[in-house]
Amino acid sequence: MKTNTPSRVAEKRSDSTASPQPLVSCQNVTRQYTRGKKSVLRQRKATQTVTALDDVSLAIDRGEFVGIAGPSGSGKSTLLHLVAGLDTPTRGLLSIDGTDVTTLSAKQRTRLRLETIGIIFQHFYLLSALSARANVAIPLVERGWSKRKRRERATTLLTTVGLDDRITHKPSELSGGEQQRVAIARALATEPDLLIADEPTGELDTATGGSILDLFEELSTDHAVIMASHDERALARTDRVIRLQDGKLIADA
Ligand SMILES: Nc1ncnc2c1ncn2[C@@H]1O[C@H](COP(=O)(O)OP(=O)(O)OP(=O)(O)O)[C@@H](O)[C@H]1O
Repeated sequence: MKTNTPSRVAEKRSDSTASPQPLVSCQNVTRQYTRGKKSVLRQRKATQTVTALDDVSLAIDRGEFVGIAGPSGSGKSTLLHLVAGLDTPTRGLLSIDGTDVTTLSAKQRTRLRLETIGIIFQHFYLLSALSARANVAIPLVERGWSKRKRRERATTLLTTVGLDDRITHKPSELSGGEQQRVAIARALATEPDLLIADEPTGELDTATGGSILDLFEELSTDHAVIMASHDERALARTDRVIRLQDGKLIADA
């Protein structure tokens, strides 16, 4: 288990680019979903409200590696979607990098994501027809980078994640751990401050998952890394674990 004394976290925080406000701030955030259900008896639509997140407050700084834990249905993915700017709260305040996300249009949130956030999904979502390098370069197309610059940056990132000898391989020619590394390199392409990972080691064997966690630990020196996981061994590698139950934050330590 990684021993993260408060001083280690403080040391990491002071190493990173100091910011007057936390990178992510949730204040009394609630997210409710409304499900429609046709009532046969009343011949009209009944609705059911699910409170997926209930009055959650937290702050995350650059230089932190934060775990999100909780049983299935406790609200982990809902929280990740909110801090990724993919969704907005029903109530409460949510700011990312000092920007109040609740006031942004969908287009403005997309821009914020492109500039600030890298997302790593459990199932990688790599394009099978493209090489590792071309997959990593995709976010840079949106940025309008030239092909030559995109290739250079993608090559550098693949080298950073230890895949310099797999640059022209297609996803089908890579192991699960290597594909996850390509997904991480792609998430880093736009130099985001915040990396968000949903069950990143769920499908990997212990050794490969461990090397992905090593990489996250290294990246958390100058990024904030938020990782949802069911795996207590993976959570033990983080600086702090936020635990959810029935949408409520029950521990943050
Ligand atoms: N789009 C949606 N519409 C309606 N209800 C939803 C929606 N998304 C999530 N929920 C509900 O909100 C609650 C929290 O779901 P969430 O996916 O955030 O949990 P989770 O902790 O990520 O679960 P898991 O570990 O199984 O992925 C659940 O009761 C779920 O059924």
